[in-house]
Amino acid sequence: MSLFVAVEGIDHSGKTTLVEGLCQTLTGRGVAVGRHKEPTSAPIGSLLRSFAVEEPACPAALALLSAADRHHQQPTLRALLREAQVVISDRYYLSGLAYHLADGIDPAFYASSCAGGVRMPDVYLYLDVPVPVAAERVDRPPDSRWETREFTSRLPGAYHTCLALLRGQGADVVGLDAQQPAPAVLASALAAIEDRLSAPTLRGNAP
Ligand SMILES: Nc1ncnc2c1ncn2[C@@H]1O[C@H](COP(=O)(O)OP(=O)(O)O)[C@@H](O)[C@H]1O
Ligand SMILES: Cc1cn([C@H]2C[C@H](O)[C@@H](COP(=O)(O)OP(=O)(O)O)O2)c(=O)[nH]c1=O
Repeated sequence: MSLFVAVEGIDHSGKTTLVEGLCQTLTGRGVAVGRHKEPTSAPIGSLLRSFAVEEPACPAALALLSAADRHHQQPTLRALLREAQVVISDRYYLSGLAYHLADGIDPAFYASSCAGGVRMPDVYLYLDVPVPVAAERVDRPPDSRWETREFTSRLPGAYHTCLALLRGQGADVVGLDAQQPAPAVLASALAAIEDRLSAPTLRGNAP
């Protein structure tokens, strides 16, 4: 069975940089790696992105689009999981829970919209970085409702709540200090993955 890893965190926390580094390093070590990303570039993910730049937005519709994007991609994801030893997703269920909670959506509503067939990660790698530090990493104006100052100020609390929720449900969540230089973040993430790859069993579908 392959290991399904979700890389999660606020915008500009370093997810894409980490996923790239993990894919390159693991591939270089002879591990077959599959890569996934949410929101996807498929039609439902694209609709979600476009709705997020429209005003006024409808939070419930955005949450349901996010869940629908994930449901719709399950066959693709499962094929990746059959082919690869490690599948790494740039954002997944935790980002969905947290972003939509920050948008006023109850996590129980979001969780129920993802119930029934959504493959949950074996491990979440959460990139922990303060909003102002992440914001300083890019030099461009917000390009969606999710990047506005008002919205991002709600994200740390939302992630905190959702991390506690997932941990309470027995999910394997690793917090990484994403204020460290990128190579140090990569080394910590690799160590967490290597640990799980050498563990005797993978859990398959915990939250
Ligand atoms: N650990 C790090 N420390 C400082 N800058 C970083 C770090 N990781 C990534 N960056 C830089 O921050 C910016 C956002 O990184 P990115 O990986 O695109 O974040 P995300 O995918 O979470 O939005 C990029 O310019 C990237 O080079
Ligand atoms: C996974 C997920 C992401 N999002 C949001 C968070 C991000 O601000 C936004 C775009 O994701 P992002 O990872 O920033 O993609 P890109 O770098 O290609 O723009 O999608 C949701 O609203 N719901 C979800 O379920």
